Amino acid sequence: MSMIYIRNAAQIATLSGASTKPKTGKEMDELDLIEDGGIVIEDGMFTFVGSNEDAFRYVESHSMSKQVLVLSAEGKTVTPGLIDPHTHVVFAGSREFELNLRLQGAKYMDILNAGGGILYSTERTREATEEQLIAETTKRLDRFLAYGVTTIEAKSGYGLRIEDELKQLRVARQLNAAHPVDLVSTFMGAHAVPAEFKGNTEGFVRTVIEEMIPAVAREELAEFCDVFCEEGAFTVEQSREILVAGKKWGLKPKIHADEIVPYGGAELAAELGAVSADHLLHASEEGIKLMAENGVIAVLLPGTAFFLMVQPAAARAMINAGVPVALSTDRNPGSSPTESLPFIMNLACLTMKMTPAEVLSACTINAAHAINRANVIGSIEVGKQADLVMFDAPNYLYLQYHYAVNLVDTVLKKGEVVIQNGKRVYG
Ligand SMILES: N=CN[C@@H](CCC(=O)O)C(=O)O
Ligand SMILES: [Zn+2]
Repeated sequence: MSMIYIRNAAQIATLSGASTKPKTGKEMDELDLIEDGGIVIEDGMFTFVGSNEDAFRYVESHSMSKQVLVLSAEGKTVTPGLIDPHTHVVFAGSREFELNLRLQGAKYMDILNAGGGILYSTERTREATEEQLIAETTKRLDRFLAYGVTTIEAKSGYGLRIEDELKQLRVARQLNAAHPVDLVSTFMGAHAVPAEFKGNTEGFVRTVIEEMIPAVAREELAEFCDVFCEEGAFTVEQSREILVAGKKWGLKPKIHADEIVPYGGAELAAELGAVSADHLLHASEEGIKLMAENGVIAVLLPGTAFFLMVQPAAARAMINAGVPVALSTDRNPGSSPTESLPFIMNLACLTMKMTPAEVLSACTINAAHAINRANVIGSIEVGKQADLVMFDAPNYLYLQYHYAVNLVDTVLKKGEVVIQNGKRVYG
């Protein structure tokens, strides 16, 4: 039985008090800060969080015969482990050549409709073995962890036929067991219409509903079901049918909504009581209002807008309307090839005018809600799993000020030190 005592943190952003409901409106600006703080961890859980003085006393009276590992957080800011609630991290290959096409004016959907984009990544992923996918994805998870990200959601959607969708999800499950980063899986068979169903989207929708969803659910390979509800991908009606079928099999709905054109995705998310609607660059005012009324979390992806060179989502309007906002990298091979959630946080602040406090709420407790894990992670509170990041920063504001550099000093996952002095110390 060991104990970890984190002493003299310049600032701890605990994000406490929002484990039952995501933060909305002004709550997103409140971090529950502790100056000169101390944290105690026992058996992988937080057992004391407060002033350093009180933490020291707790250690003195509770350590008994336990070994105590003391970590100095002097001059550092401590936050919950960062959470990324929207990734397509399991895939093979890369698409750097698309950048030149896009710089010459090609649009994201034109590349897809010409058989590239998601369909190019599908070919590479179908060709790859589970071992190859594990090797490629492990590198991405290592980078996530180096940036302070301790939990991610991971979607399928580059298989687009049953055996390869299952392959992607099995890889995510294996990595969840093997890597310090936790993965929460989402089935996204309706990511694009594969070449063999070209001109027969309806036929593909039937395959997703009648074959893929039951197979995924029977093997308990996913918790969520997602659909690319977009002009040129799946209509609102098709998306509804798929998500309702997913619900029947116990998969909670998520939606890629209103990314390229206004399409009614936000409204559909509200109608179905989706856990989240993601992207939302072109969400209607009515859609935003309905999301707020139905408690649908907006997962915003400013890195995708940045990389596709378009205007980001209206985060301020959503927060003002009472929609809980979370942020994500959208890690994928085409529209957002980055694992740097801290840089996405910088973009959220600088391009969507979210405050540094709102940004931190969006990448911790609200992100935890977006993957149904807020009872376990997302804040530094007694009884929660000890996932945390120590940043080389005197306060949380500094994270959005010293931008585009990696300020991560130390990362703890389930009470284990996995990054120390910015270097990996696991496996
Ligand atoms: N928009 C749809 N899906 C992904 C991109 C996937 C890809 O381009 O490979 C997204 O969320 O941005
Ligand atoms: Zn996505």
